[in-house]
Amino acid sequence: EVGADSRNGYTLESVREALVRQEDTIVYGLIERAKFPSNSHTYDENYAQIPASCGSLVEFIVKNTEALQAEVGRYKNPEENPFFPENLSASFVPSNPFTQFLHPGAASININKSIWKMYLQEFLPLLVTPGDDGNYAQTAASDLSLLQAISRRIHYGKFVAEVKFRDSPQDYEPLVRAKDREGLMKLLTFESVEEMVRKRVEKKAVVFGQEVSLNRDDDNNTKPKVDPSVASRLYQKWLIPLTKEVQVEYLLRRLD
Ligand SMILES: C=C(O[C@@H]1C=C(C(=O)O)C=C[C@H]1O)C(=O)O
Repeated sequence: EVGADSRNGYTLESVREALVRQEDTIVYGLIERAKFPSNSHTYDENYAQIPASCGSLVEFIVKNTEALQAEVGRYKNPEENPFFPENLSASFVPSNPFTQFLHPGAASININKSIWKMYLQEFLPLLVTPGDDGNYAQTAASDLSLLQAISRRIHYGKFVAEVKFRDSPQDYEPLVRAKDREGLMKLLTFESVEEMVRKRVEKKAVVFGQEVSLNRDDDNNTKPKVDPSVASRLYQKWLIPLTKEVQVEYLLRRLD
């Protein structure tokens, strides 16, 4: 697994490093989606006339890609959570023995339904410019990879919570037993880390989103490929709070 430390399994340091690396994937995903205009037909249930299916093009692409990837074992990895779990068949690939690091209660946490809604209804309008270039399949494909990256980041809270719990069970256990959500939220929050994350993501959007040219004078004069403030807003408003929400949900199940 990405966040696994070779000797000790996961550590707070290794899970934080994994989250930093996932920022790259997310920022590139933003750039790829922002390449296309809104292309609203992609999301319109009445536009796509898919045989034997009702739903939008993006739903069709995500459902079917997940079904295909499930067959080759994507969801054997506890870091991955499907958007349409109802829809999946078993993997026919021999499975890689992933270390059982999480408490079994982790499997019951999947907040992709709210991630889906947030992404389509609230976030996309901030990211893309209105318009239609007819590339609906490409648009849906870029939504799929960005959604998967966002979902992985948010559900990584399970791993963060487990390392935090193991590092100080004496602090977490009483709050878990008391089902004290607020207390847990306070204990697992590190404001300074969150601020660093937001600033770094903004900087990554600036750096990854600039035009690279061999003529030095041309650099930095072009429009960024993604608005850096949209990238940091995504983290501030949704990714960080939802990662923490997953951490609380996980901890509440930790002693079951
Ligand atoms: C992920 C962590 O837990 C919390 C959530 C953070 C995030 O989502 O980026 C950052 C700091 C913490 O408040 C962490 O401690 O690294």
